[in-house]
Amino acid sequence: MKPEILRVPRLELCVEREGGKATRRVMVLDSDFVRVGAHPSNDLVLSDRLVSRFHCILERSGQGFRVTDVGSLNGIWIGGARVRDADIQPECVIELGESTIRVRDASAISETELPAVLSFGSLWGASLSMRRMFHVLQRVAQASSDVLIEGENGTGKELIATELVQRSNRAQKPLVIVDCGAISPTLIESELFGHVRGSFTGASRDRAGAFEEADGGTVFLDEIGELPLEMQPKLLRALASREVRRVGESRARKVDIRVIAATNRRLEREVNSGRFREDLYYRLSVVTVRVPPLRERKEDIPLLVQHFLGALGASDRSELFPPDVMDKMLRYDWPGNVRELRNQVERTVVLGGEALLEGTHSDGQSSAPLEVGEPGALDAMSVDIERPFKEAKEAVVDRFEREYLVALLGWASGNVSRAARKAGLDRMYLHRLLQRHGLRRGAALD
Ligand SMILES: Nc1ncnc2c1ncn2[C@@H]1O[C@H](COP(=O)(O)OP(=O)(O)OP(=O)(O)O)[C@@H](O)[C@H]1O
Repeated sequence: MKPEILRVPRLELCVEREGGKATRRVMVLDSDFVRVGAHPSNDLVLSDRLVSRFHCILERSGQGFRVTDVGSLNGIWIGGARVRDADIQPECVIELGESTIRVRDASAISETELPAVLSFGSLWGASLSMRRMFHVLQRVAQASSDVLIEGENGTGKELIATELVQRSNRAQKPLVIVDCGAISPTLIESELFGHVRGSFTGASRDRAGAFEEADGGTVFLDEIGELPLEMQPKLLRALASREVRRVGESRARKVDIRVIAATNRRLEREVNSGRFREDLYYRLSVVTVRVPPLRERKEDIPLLVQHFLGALGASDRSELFPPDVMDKMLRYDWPGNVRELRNQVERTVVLGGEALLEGTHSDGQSSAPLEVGEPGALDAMSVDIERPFKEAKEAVVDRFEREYLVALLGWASGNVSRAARKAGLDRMYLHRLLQRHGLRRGAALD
């Protein structure tokens, strides 16, 4: 297919003062993303004792640009006010530590050649940011390097990992998924590296971990930002040496694996706050793919709706999304991202027009999607005294749990972390409950 020439706005970053001294260094913001800080691994390195290792990020956002503080000690300042994140315009002056960056229009526009495609396997997107990402993914897929995927929940990180694997020379080999956020800290080492019999209570037999099971293939470490701090050096060692040691065993075993990690956190922020090791972050972030949230690429919504209708065998039902409904959807912020949109399309196909964004206000600004589950179903609870008290109580609790979980998951658009926060439950416990009720498959729990 013939590539298409796209016009992309560019910014020029001019460092006018660095560590208190006047200077003039110019950098053009041509990529989607520039990391600024004192550490040499940043794209723009500032030699300033008041600038944090990872201080802020400048990124393309929609048609403009945004600056975001990633937990720096001394903050970023624009026009005398401290800002956490701000949309920026040419001639804006950003102060950090004893340094000043002036943002200029780099004769505005550059031309970029992008393949004229709206998908990468089962990932769809028409926005400039997604098409640029597809372009990056093409190249990443061919490489054998480890990859870090960053993006909010529901933006498609797992889908990206799967697509990368399918295009790699490891496609026919195992893909083992580990959800680092769903495994208790005491079990994570054994989950990743395996254990030998008797190495801890409950270890009744030798067991290979994810790295050994994936030998020759790929390990997908989901929610890597949740990995306990004490486990991080062990993972770093395994990544560097491509060797693992089962818990309770001193022998090292060679493994041939590619690691794809994903996180919904800004890992720079986690490093600044001491929750994530700097050395592991460098090791993982050599190749980083960032997936923008849906609210920053709303032009993808009509295409995604069409795609999900097609996937549901309802391509001819686009009348369910007339212009006024689509307009509402374009104004809504989609906190659950593409997953929430897919669920919304599914509900609409099943329930018809009345399912549409009932949770949104007329201005479309809401994060409360449609309630799921029949309200009041438990109100009509009948007491069966023919059954022993214990058994009858268990039956009621069981029914209550199931209805609660279905409604909760619906509210959170299937996002377990969000659901756990809402319900005030431990995420691991929620995973177990969901498994018990058959509401979630395959969580990596021991
Ligand atoms: N660009 C896209 N095109 C088509 N479907 C998508 C896209 N992005 C996400 N989806 C769909 O949205 C759902 C959520 O995607 P996925 O599980 O990959 O997200 P995630 O970022 O890994 O979420 P989490 O962080 O909560 O695990 C999936 O059903 C996936 O198919």
